[in-house]
Amino acid sequence: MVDKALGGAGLRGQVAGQTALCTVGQTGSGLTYCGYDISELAEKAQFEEVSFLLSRGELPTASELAEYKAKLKSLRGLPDALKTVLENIPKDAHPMDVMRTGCSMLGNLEMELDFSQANDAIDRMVALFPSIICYWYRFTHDGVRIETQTDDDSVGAHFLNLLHDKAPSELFAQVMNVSLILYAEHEFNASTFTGRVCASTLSDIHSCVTGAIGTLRGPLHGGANEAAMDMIQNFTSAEHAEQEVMGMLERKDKIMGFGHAIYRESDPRNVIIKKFSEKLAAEVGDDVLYPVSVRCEEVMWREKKLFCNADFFHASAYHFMDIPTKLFTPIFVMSRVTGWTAHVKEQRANNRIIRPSADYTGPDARSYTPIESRG
Ligand SMILES: CC(=O)SCCNC(=O)CCNC(=O)[C@H](O)C(C)(C)COP(=O)(O)OP(=O)(O)OC[C@H]1O[C@@H](n2cnc3c(N)ncnc32)[C@H](O)[C@@H]1OP(=O)(O)O
Ligand SMILES: O=C([O-])CC(=O)C(=O)O
Repeated sequence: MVDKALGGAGLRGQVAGQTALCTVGQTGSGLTYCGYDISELAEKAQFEEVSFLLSRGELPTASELAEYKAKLKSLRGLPDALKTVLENIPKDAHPMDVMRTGCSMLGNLEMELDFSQANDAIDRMVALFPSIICYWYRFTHDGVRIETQTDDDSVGAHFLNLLHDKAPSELFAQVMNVSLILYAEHEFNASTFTGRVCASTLSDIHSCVTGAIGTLRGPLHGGANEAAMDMIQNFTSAEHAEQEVMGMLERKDKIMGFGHAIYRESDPRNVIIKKFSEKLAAEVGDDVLYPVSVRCEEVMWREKKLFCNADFFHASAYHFMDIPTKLFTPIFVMSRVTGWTAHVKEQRANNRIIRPSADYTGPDARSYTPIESRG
């Protein structure tokens, strides 16, 4: 018999290893990276400082940051063989599949030959992921081969510049920076755990990240920002949103962008991205999507005590910055690659192959029936 407490419990509450990278849902505000509170990082830091912190263990000094950012800038160019692969992925492919293929192809072209090269491979992925997705998107949608080796100051500005073919406004660059910080790391979430399992076999770092991208793609995880957008764009007013959400709850539908496996009362990232969604709504003159989103939040809390997770207000925020919905989850990849790879290094540093056991629920032992005797 299937035991729901085992098969249906998703390993919830079980400690599956140790990490010095992140706390989720513990005391204080609920989310810290290497001891730093997420709200302080989002308010004061550049994403590149956070990326450096995760890969090197400490925040950079001013000169280390300058050197690190210069290195990232120098790594934005795509190898020709990767361009060819991207040009051959169809326009209607899902951008998360493009990211997965792009990462895997990079592993073929620039193999991590030994683990001492991990930081070089990580820096290359952080620098190149915006180039990968934007090169494919602009080639297949606009028919242009863009130059990805640009001089933008940050990963976020680089992405928006490649996508829109113009430097972003100060507010858009700031929102991208905050968004990348919020998504960077989250302990043993499903995609990170995938990466750690892969790392525990002593596989290469591109395989770990490729697997993690595939795991992040699902709508119960990173894909929820796209799924939330697909939902809210159908609502024409706050009242309409309330009516529809009530109907969905009655039908026991999942409302994407709500709930969390670990947090019980709120996701500390939500209040931060929500504030920027409101700011962006004012900037672009929106009077539908933001009120619709707020009403969804109110109804979900009133009816189910379910709160917005990091993904929900990211949907409207990205939409206000004119980012196509299908590119929402790839932005998550551009950020989370920093957390994934930090976990890969941590796993390698104290490794034992991850191999839990299963409780067998199949038939009792039986003897083999020759094929001609099977009815
Ligand atoms: C960055 C991220 O990955 S954040 C997560 C992004 N994912 C989403 O937004 C998808 C929607 N949310 C969900 O599916 C879930 O809340 C998850 C996957 C995030 C967490 O799943 P779980 O840990 O199983 O949730 P939890 O145990 O808190 O669920 C409690 C109850 O609330 C329900 N519930 C949880 N989230 C939702 C939701 N978004 N909509 C409707 N009902 C929900 C569950 O179905 C469950 O009901 P049940 O007891 O009748 O089965
Ligand atoms: O921790 C989780 O399960 C999901 C999540 O919020 C994340 O990965 O950012």
